[in-house]
Amino acid sequence: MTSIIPASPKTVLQLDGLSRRRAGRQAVQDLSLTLHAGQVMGLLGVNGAGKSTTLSMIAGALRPDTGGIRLNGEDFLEHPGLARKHIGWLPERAPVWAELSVNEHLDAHGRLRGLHGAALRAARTAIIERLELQPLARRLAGVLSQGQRQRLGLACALLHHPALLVLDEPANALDPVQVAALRTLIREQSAAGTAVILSTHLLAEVTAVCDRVAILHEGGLRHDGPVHSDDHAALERTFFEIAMNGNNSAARAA
Ligand SMILES: Nc1ncnc2c1ncn2[C@@H]1O[C@H](COP(=O)(O)OP(=O)(O)OP(=O)(O)O)[C@@H](O)[C@H]1O
Repeated sequence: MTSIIPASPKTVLQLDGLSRRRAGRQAVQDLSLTLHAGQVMGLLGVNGAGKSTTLSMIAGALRPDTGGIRLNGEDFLEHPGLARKHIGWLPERAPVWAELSVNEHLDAHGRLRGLHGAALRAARTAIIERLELQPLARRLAGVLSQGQRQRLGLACALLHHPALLVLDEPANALDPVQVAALRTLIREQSAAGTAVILSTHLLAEVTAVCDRVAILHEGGLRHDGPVHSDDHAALERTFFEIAMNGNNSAARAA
């Protein structure tokens, strides 16, 4: 017999009162939110709003001063190894080692995440095909263009099928064809149940692929709501109201 009660969505990420100071300033303040499997959340905010600091804490690269993070229900700060296993992170500037080839990058990332032997080779082949990196597979990262490096960073983030994909300005340096391909990739990840957080300055990216948007201002969460793909103007109004005034009275009035 099938149940008529819909299954409750699986919580992948839970932030509870996250705060972090940087260079004497409050970079992120009392940030709480929950992200479910398959959700794609855009993270917006003006320069210095705290987006990268937030993503670095979620990816385990920066420890919060206070607050908690739970990943798949487990205390992430108590078990930092969870990040490697369950998170794929594309930082704002994807780190590459100039003297390693694309294949060697993927092998190194895979090993760090517990992939070895045939499983590693299969994962590497699949992601190289998916991101159409075959012509670049043997090339050294040092000779890749910025956009090609960005695709390598994406491949490293996706290699181990993470439960949570954290993308910091992933469309940086991508040409329009690659931006369209990135949108398709994000939708695919979401359909497969991966939760995605996407920090960007491009409001159109949020309208195109996100079902939810969070807006930070001076480190605080000022808006968290659904995205309506047919109403880009509503997102623009909310964003600019917060950017100019620090609050979202426009959104409340709508
Ligand atoms: N490496 C760092 N050392 C010291 N302070 C930092 C560092 N990185 C960021 N900050 C500070 O933390 C605050 C938040 O910056 P953050 O990079 O998180 O914002 P952002 O929203 O990602 O900005 P942008 O859109 O410009 O990338 C800012 O006041 C910034 O000056």
